[in-house]
Amino acid sequence: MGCSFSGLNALYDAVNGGGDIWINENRFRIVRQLGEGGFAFVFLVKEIISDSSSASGGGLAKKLKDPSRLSGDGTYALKKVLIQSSEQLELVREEIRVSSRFSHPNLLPLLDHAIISVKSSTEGSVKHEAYLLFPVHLDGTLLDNSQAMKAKKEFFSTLDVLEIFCQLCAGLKHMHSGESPYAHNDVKPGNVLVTHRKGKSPLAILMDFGSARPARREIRSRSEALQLQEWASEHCSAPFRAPELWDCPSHADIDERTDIWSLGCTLYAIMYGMSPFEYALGESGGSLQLAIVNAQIKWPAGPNPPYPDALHQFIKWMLQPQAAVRPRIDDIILHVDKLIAKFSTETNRARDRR
Ligand SMILES: Nc1ncnc2c1ncn2[C@@H]1O[C@H](COP(=O)(O)OP(=O)(O)OP(=O)(O)O)[C@@H](O)[C@H]1O
Repeated sequence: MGCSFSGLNALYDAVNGGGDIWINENRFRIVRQLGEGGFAFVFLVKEIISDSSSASGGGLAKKLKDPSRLSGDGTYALKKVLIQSSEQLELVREEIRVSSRFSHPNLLPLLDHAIISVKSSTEGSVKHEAYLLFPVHLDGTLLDNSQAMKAKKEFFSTLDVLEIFCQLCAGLKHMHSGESPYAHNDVKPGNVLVTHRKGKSPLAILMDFGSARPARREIRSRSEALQLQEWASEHCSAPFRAPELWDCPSHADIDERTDIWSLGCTLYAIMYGMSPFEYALGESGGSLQLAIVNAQIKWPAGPNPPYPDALHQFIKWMLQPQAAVRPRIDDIILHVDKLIAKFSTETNRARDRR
């Protein structure tokens, strides 16, 4: 959809009073809040289609290339970002640019957006607000789901773990491929939307491209290394952050394998509900950074029967502190496909025996 930054593109419908929001030529009404981020609120909204625009074929769904990803009832997720500075404005513009680069069933698409100027009545200064429109997934994130399951002492089956993980890999492969690979930089359960499906493993969709950047960076001095560490401390969630982003050498070739580290932590979190290094935060004198740079994983008592050792070995393979020997996304996909084949055969055999 269009990319325009004029104040006319998204504005509260003051005349109709209902707090409706226009994004370009489409009008939305807030139903309820879905979530909250650092400087953002995410709302469930419903498109309001007037009789006249309906008669002329109106409605956002009709204008989209792939309406199959929508909820079908005119509802969407609307992210409102409060912008306090020119740096934040640039970050949102970057998020919009990056989100528009990708089109994949396991990556959340940006359907439309607008940035408006808002004049502060008290200070007289001009601030900005950004509105980003996405398909809505009401079953929450992997983090919400695994926390709810943990509370009930429930676990995903081995096959569901692998199927969810496999979909994340497919989305990431799309980002890591091509002439200029992108790293997501914030792969974690809180950035994966899941949708439960009858008789099938949950659908998993990676979102939040606010930290995604070209993956390859040549670090050639101490100051470049420190700059990268500082950038990572703001953009990459600590429990899922790769060792080279905590303690970057003055001469290093950083690449998309930072995401593979986060992917390994995410696989562990799908199984056990937290990052493999989060335990360090609860230990007196424990250091998350030390646990990560030394790859000190702790395996909790899992479900009964526990997850197969092959999954633990798979995680260890991804969590290699030396990025140069860490596998790439294609290696990971080959391996997860093999594991899915092995465990679905075993599941089928067990079913046949019953
Ligand atoms: N498309 C969606 N459908 C349903 N819920 C959503 C959707 N997008 C976001 N949410 C909800 O809103 C929350 C915040 O969204 P998001 O992670 O995009 O915000 P953020 O400001 O980038 O967050 P953070 O500061 O954690 O990076 C999510 O955790 C999720 O609960």
